[in-house]
Amino acid sequence: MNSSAKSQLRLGALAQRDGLDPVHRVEWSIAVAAFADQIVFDPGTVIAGYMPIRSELDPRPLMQALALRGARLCAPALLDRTTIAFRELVKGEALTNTGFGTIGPGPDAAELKPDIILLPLAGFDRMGNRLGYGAGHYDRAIARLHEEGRTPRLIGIAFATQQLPHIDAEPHDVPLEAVLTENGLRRFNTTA
Ligand SMILES: Nc1nc2c(c(=O)[nH]1)N(C=O)[C@@H](CNc1ccc(C(=O)N[C@@H](CCC(=O)O)C(=O)O)cc1)CN2
Ligand SMILES: Nc1ncnc2c1ncn2[C@@H]1O[C@H](COP(=O)(O)OP(=O)(O)OP(=O)(O)O)[C@@H](O)[C@H]1O
Repeated sequence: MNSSAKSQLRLGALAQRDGLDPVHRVEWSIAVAAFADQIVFDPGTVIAGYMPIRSELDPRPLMQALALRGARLCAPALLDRTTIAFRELVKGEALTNTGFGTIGPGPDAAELKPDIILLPLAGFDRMGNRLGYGAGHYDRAIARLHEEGRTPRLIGIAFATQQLPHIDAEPHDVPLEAVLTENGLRRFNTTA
């Protein structure tokens, strides 16, 4: 799969997402929160969510459910064109522009190293391969955590319609542990 084939695949998946009825988008974002209990973690676990942009599934109801179970939440912020860091999300604290059209905690927020990352997806396949916007921001952040000896659990967040028949994994791609859609949490076989 060359990079132009990958871009085509990404555009197709994003077009599916953009085409969803806005009412379904809200309902399914709320439906996802009902599956929060299927993500097993200890209180104090650092979980990276995100503030939605474009037609992404809104993970905030899910994040609220995880926070009620003791998760410490953070969200990504662009430090430069290629680097994201995760900043603590504290209820009531102001959000600021965090780059590429995103909002999130400002530079005064604590930088956290997530134990679990909820990744906004453009597309995913049945093997747990994923597509983002193609900037490699999450790929690089995950690679950096690995260099620091951390192996964050990766859980993709998407609408079911964003599933694709096949995505070629590249050497830098780390497969997802699971994907969470409005139909529930689907785990992938990570031992294969
Ligand atoms: N909600 C959310 N936050 C996120 C991400 C994300 O995918 N979703 N990111 C995930 O990495 C990082 C930000 N990276 C991003 C990379 C590309 C685009 C984007 O919309 N790209 C447009 C072109 C933008 C432009 O250059 O004008 C595109 O792909 O069409 C957005 C965010 C961190 N925060
Ligand atoms: N660990 C890394 N270090 C440097 N560059 C990387 C790394 N991982 C990915 N990249 C680069 O990032 C670009 C985008 O990769 P890819 O097509 O896999 O995007 P994506 O998975 O959709 O993006 P994202 O990780 O932002 O969701 C590629 O050019 C790739 O070479």
